[in-house]
Amino acid sequence: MVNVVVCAASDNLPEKVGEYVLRKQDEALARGSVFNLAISGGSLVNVLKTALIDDKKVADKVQWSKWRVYFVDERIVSLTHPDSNYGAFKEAVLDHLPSGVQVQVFPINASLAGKGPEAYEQVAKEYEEILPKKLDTLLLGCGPDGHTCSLFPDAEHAYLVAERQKRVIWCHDSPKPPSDRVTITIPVMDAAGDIAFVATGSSKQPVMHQIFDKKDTKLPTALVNKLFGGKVTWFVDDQAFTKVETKTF
Ligand SMILES: O=C(O)[C@H](O)[C@@H](O)[C@H](O)[C@H](O)COP(=O)(O)O
Repeated sequence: MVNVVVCAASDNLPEKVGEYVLRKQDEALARGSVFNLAISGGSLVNVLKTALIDDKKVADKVQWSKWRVYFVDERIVSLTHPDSNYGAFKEAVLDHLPSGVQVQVFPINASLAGKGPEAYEQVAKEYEEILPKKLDTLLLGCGPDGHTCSLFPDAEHAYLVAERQKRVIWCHDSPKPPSDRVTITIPVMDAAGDIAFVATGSSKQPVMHQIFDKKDTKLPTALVNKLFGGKVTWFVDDQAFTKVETKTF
């Protein structure tokens, strides 16, 4: 069973996400000395800004010095490029941390951007080497086509979801620009402690129907539900979820 948290506008979705992340932080710090978190790009970084920076009740309890932040996927561009997920997270969250607060963040080796296929394989290999064997929490997005991380649906992208050996791979043909990316694979999700998706807005209505009513596991997001349901939580707003009929997830 997947846990689904449906938020009306008055429910404050970022606050619910912030409380979830704090709970996961506290559980990780009760087990060990650091909180290993991996995040996606897209709209998630703005939810994180509202949740972790603007919401003071949550912000005061974030133990940034114990966080290790990784990326579930990244576009192979320079870290200052407008498409960089690291750059988006820096702009939304890191640049707003109170002065003196330190957090360890692990971007890809962006010096290889623009250098071609062999270099991109190398970016993926290097990122696999720095990624912990087990991440405590993954915070994922959901594209309107049902992709998550840079695991895309459709036959030509089947190599991404099919990967079971490498933990990070090069995606060379992303239908969402830019085309060259690195992404975590299913084994990283398998090893992770918890997985949360954040999906908001009416553009997600058709895909929510495919995922939750049709349970169409050709979509990577629906596949994650099927494979890892017990540790998966969805945070959705009622605009995205309004057409979903099923009550069993
Ligand atoms: O780098 C990326 O492209 C993202 O990591 C990607 O997987 C994103 O999470 C989804 O496309 C959802 O994006 P939105 O939340 O902006 O719709």
